[in-house]
Amino acid sequence: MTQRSGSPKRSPRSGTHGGASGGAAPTSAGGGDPARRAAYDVLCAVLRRDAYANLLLPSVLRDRGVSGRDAALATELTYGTLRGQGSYDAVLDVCIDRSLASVDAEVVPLLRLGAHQLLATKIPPHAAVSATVQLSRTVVGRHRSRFVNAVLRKVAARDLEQWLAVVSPPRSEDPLGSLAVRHSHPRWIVAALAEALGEAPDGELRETEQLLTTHNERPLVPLVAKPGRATVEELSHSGAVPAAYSPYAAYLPEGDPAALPEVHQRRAAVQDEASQLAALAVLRTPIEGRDAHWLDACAGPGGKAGLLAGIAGERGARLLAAEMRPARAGLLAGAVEGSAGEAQVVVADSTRPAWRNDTFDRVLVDVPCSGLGALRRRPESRWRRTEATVTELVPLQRELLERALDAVRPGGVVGYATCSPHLGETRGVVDAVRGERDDVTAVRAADQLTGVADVAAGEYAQFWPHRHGTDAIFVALLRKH
Ligand SMILES: C[S@@+](CC[C@H](N)C(=O)[O-])C[C@H]1O[C@@H](n2cnc3c(N)ncnc32)[C@H](O)[C@@H]1O
Repeated sequence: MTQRSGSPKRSPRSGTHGGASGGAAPTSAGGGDPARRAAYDVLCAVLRRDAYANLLLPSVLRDRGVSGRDAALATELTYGTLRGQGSYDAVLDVCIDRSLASVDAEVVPLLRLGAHQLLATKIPPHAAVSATVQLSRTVVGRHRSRFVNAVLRKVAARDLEQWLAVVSPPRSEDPLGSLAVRHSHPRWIVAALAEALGEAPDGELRETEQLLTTHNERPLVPLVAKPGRATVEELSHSGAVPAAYSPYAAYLPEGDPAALPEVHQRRAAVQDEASQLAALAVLRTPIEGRDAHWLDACAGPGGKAGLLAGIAGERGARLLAAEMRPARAGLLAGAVEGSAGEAQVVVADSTRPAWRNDTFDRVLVDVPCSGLGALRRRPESRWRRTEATVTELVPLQRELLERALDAVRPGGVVGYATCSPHLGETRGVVDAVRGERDDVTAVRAADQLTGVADVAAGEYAQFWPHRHGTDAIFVALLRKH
């Protein structure tokens, strides 16, 4: 529903824009400014259709033939605006005479896009305002572009630090609230991350702040060289830098990973290094006796299954990769295709397994989770998740771990993994399941991750972006007896 845009508040005080110095000048109006137009269209789709920026933006750029500097600017504006949204919204709320929530859904992305350029880029303020207003004329009409102009002029009156001093609560009074506004995260996520890091919510929250800062930085692209099909050495000849922890990982400092021949030929893929290590930890855990039947119980879209299937070839094992959603099972089939080992893909519900109990020597159960561990790479996801996202998933996570423990043979190992550090879906799930069974002991996960500093979370392992440069992946290793 379209609503009136409202009018801007009077500027609290005028000042200079400290963040602006040089940088790209805009081209012309919306149609002649492909970078801002692409960013705007993607931001609208994220807001109104729950689109994923990292999937939509590349296709928008490709379809419109946007490349080079324009593509780089569109990417920076899209991701930067989504990452900074919490801080920008707090500023915009002060600059409008009513709440930002009541402003038209077509206009809000323009205000955020303008605020991002003004507060966090080197684009000169006059250029940021005029280019955004020109775009506004094209996409929402002259009348509403005047509103955008007036609000952005208010925003331009201060730089980001000055604004944050106005709109964030004092750190001494409300540490969580202050970090939430300053680092643009929902408060409940800041609280959950602090808890997982073991920091008191009313304390200094130094490490939590480091983590939040990392979430707002552009991550390097992590690659996996699929075992038996590509090597890290090959990837490094293509410009990637070998990773510190996973023998299969390398980081691409810049450029499009799809342009690498190894990725194009599907001998390598984009995969987080800690995701690789979660799968490797399951394979490194010593077991006695047979080591031939492996199960990946939640395998789609196949990142970890691709790695497991490759190593299965080297170790003479067979992988069964199960995924409930047919479309994701299709991606999974593509991920294991051509791997050195024998891998079978099944569309199956792993809470009602089609396999007998006590069957597998190793089981990985990489459960559906809130994804709070991948906030760097999915800039909009922090605004989509709620605390209910976490609590609603817990029964399924417990059920999947229970059935994985049933599926493994006595003496075998189960690896429980999440792409989330939230205690409710990590330690909470594993401890609860262990509390109900007398046939399980934990294997110290950090011992299977030698060389990775500060990864132990008691008997379990927790990777962190600010410590390891990876996603915040959690791993627990459980042996059945
Ligand atoms: C975190 S993702 C797994 C990611 C995957 N291991 C990888 O590395 O690419 C969880 C997957 O579990 C699937 N899933 C959810 N419930 C399931 C169930 N009951 N049985 C099997 N798969 C399920 C989801 O569709 C999703 O693809």
